Amino acid sequence: MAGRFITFEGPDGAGKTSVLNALMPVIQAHVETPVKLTREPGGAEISEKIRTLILDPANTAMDAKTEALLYAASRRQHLVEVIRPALAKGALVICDRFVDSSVAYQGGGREIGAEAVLAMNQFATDGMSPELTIYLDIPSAEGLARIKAHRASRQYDRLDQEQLAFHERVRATYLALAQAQPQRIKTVDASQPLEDVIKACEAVLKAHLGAAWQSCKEETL
Ligand SMILES: Nc1ncnc2c1ncn2[C@@H]1O[C@H](COP(=O)(O)OP(=O)(O)OP(=O)(O)O)[C@@H](O)[C@H]1O
Ligand SMILES: Cc1cn([C@H]2C[C@H](O)[C@@H](COP(=O)(O)O)O2)c(=O)[nH]c1=O
Repeated sequence: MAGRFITFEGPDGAGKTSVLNALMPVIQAHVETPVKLTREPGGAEISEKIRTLILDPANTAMDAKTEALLYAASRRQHLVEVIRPALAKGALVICDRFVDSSVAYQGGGREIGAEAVLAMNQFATDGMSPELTIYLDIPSAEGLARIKAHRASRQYDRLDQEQLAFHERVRATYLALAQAQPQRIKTVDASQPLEDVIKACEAVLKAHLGAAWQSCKEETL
């Protein structure tokens, strides 16, 4: 039985983690199949080790292409160890970031170029692409301000610490991707209050999953 693969994307501080934490029980209540929530970089033991290496603020000497290759390597291991086996069992796999992040951050932010980053990731993923991507859009300065406001309770990593111009290139690349692939990438305004962002994401999921999004038991009573 083939599973389904959906990703969430967005600039730093857009609220992906908050939205996914709130949405998971809702999704689980509406779909019959198992739901696997995972993330990138990370999601598997080796991939999490690569994550630590990439995001370590001490690694200021890391070359842009080295960084892109490490994200792709982390992704490959995650795909083979976690995503594909879950899909083979028929699960709905929801991943916090995937190839679009590399295109936006390394292709756009680091200015390596979308094509080169895509080619590298075609190799890493055997061309795998999500059927739906929910892109949480937020102006870069707003996302960064959220992160800075909660700096004490979360890791302020090497990518977070990049200049505003870097984050603006990341957002511009995301917006270009969303414009180029409107069938796959659905944009949600993430500068709204969190409850509204959660509701908007739920509506996108419901519309996309169609018959696979069933009424909750309570609603059918
Ligand atoms: N809609 C919102 N309005 C106000 N604050 C929010 C909203 N969504 C999230 N936040 C806050 O912004 C901060 C970043 O949110 P969160 O960690 O969920 O974002 P993220 O997209 O996962 O970020 P990153 O990708 O950088 O890890 C958190 O402190 C969270 O409480
Ligand atoms: C997958 C991926 C991620 N990044 C960046 C985006 C964030 O700044 C960090 C960590 O992600 P988190 O969601 O904040 O935990 O890594 C990237 O540059 N390229 C990628 O492929």
